[in-house]
Amino acid sequence: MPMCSRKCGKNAVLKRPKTGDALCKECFFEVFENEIHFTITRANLFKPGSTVAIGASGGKDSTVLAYVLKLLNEKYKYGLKLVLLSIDEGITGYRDDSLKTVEQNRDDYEMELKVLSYKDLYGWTMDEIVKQIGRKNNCTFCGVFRRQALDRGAMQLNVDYLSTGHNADDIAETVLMNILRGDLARLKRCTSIITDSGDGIPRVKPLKYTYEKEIVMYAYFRKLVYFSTECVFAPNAYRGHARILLKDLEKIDPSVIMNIIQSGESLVINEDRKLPSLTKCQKCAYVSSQQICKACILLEGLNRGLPKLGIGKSSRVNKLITENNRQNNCCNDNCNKNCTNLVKNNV
Ligand SMILES: Nc1ncnc2c1ncn2[C@@H]1O[C@H](COP(=O)(O)OP(=O)(O)OP(=O)(O)O)[C@@H](O)[C@H]1O
Repeated sequence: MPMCSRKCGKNAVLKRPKTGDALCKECFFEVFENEIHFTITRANLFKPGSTVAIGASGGKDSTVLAYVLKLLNEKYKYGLKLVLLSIDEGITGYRDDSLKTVEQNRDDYEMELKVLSYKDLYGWTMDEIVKQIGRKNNCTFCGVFRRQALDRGAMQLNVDYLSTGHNADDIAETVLMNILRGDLARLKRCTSIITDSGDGIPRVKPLKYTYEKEIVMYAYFRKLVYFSTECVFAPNAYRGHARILLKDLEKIDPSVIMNIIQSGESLVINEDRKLPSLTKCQKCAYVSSQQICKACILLEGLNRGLPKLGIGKSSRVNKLITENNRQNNCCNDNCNKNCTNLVKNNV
């Protein structure tokens, strides 16, 4: 390895994936942390005196996020109270182990930890859901439930912000996915560093411009404890394709990640296209872009033995409900069984 390119006189120990610079360990720590500080201050991410919940999965991103936020909070006196929020999806051999890592983070970083489980919130663990629906669409359930569970946890903790460890690779992947799917609503908001979750608690992504490879290097050189096993259930296939494409492109030119994010940020969505607005779910009162939120539809499907309810388009959902009601000799508007709930609400 050559000398550190910042001319500090030390030998370089790594080549920065983002810029190609050869750096020593200390200079790498400094540029890595400074870039996140710059991201936070340039976007005015946190108001002094606020409480921030860090979505903590025990993985590398959220572990590095917790470590760096604590460090920057002390170094630059952000005046934040940091707490950890973990969602236990109920995945044996995965989340039970990663939660032990989060507990270790809680002790190491001296932060309060709140854990909410799918079982308590929805009555189902992911293990039970997968038994019911198989491995094909389980990521849909997990993603929808986790999103709402994090919002509910943030509300219970009465925090001002919910901060997640989404990194630059995650965001670039999401931009690609939304383009490929033609999902303009998500494309419009997926590059935002702050998103309104509709309940008044903004979600923030301080690692938005931080490359995944650098997060791994940082955790390695800082000797941070994190959980690195993949989820035991099938990975999200569609995201997987976007991820492979991005990794292939990154090999040719690492700046593609930043280029995709910047392209996403600069897109202007045609105002003529009607985009869904956020409202409150009529069933659970949590935020939704429909009258009934996706979590309630999926849950209703599970509870009624119709696990495919809510997977795919809403026209399919209507068809499934109607078919099921017919099979059960259900009337429609005057039905006294709970099966008309969704039909009445035009889901
Ligand atoms: N079970 C969970 N509990 C709390 N927060 C979570 C959980 N799963 C994901 N998150 C939050 O969402 C972010 C992105 O989720 P993703 O699925 O990429 O995480 P991961 O790969 O499990 O772990 P990490 O991103 O921490 O390495 C995480 O960094 C974390 O902030």
